Amino acid sequence: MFLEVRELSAGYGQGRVLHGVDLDLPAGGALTLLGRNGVGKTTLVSTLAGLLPPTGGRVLLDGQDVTGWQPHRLARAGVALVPQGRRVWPALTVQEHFALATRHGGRIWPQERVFQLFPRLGQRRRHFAGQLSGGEQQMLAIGRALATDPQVVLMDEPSEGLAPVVVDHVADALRAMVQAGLTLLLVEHDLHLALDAAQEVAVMVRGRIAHRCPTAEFRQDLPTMQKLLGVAA
Ligand SMILES: Nc1ncnc2c1ncn2[C@@H]1O[C@H](COP(=O)(O)OP(=O)(O)OP(=O)(O)O)[C@@H](O)[C@H]1O
Repeated sequence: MFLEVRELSAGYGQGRVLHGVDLDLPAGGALTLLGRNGVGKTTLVSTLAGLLPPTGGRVLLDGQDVTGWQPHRLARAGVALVPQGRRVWPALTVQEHFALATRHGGRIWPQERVFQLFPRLGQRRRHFAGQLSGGEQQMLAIGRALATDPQVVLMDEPSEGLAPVVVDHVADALRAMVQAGLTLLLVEHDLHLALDAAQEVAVMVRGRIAHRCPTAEFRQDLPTMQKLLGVAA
């Protein structure tokens, strides 16, 4: 599914955060969105998931104008969000998360296919989400998104707070998702995961896309990386 974002603006109350974002994501493409804290990455992902109404611009999915659609309608159109902080339901079991998510899905990604991707989740299918480790909760958040049979997956900081070995599991899952043909927009601070998972990198500066290039090129271009991200590469 081809995602086109045109001159998108959004914010909170009077405060504008997105100042005309232009972004194309081809069907089956995987792009990582980088940027310093507070530039608007989560705001963009939230707006694309329908959680925040845009104040201007347009969003198109396979050419269809979906600007301002509510989250459930976007979900049915094939857009899934793996939110920052996972946001699983502590009092529901792993299986109950899937039961809810598969009400309108579960054909392409039935529960057992997700458990093949995350065997640990299968072993813990009867556990409450609140009993799971951070890594297991992240797997659940990804699995819950997949269970809706999405075509576009928006992921916000999936490695946040996870041990390196768990981040490796997340990286495996992202590769499997890309191989399965999903269109992926990833917000990620962990540069290793960010550059491993995606073919392309976009850098956001003050609510706009300031730079975009293939991942391999970005790896070679340390001065640009340092300048845009303010990191020691
Ligand atoms: N719910 C909110 N209400 C008001 N302002 C907010 C809200 N969420 C974020 N902001 C502000 O919007 C701006 C962009 O925040 P956003 O979370 O989109 O940035 P980010 O690039 O994702 O940052 P980070 O990398 O720290 O997650 C920041 O100035 C932030 O303080």
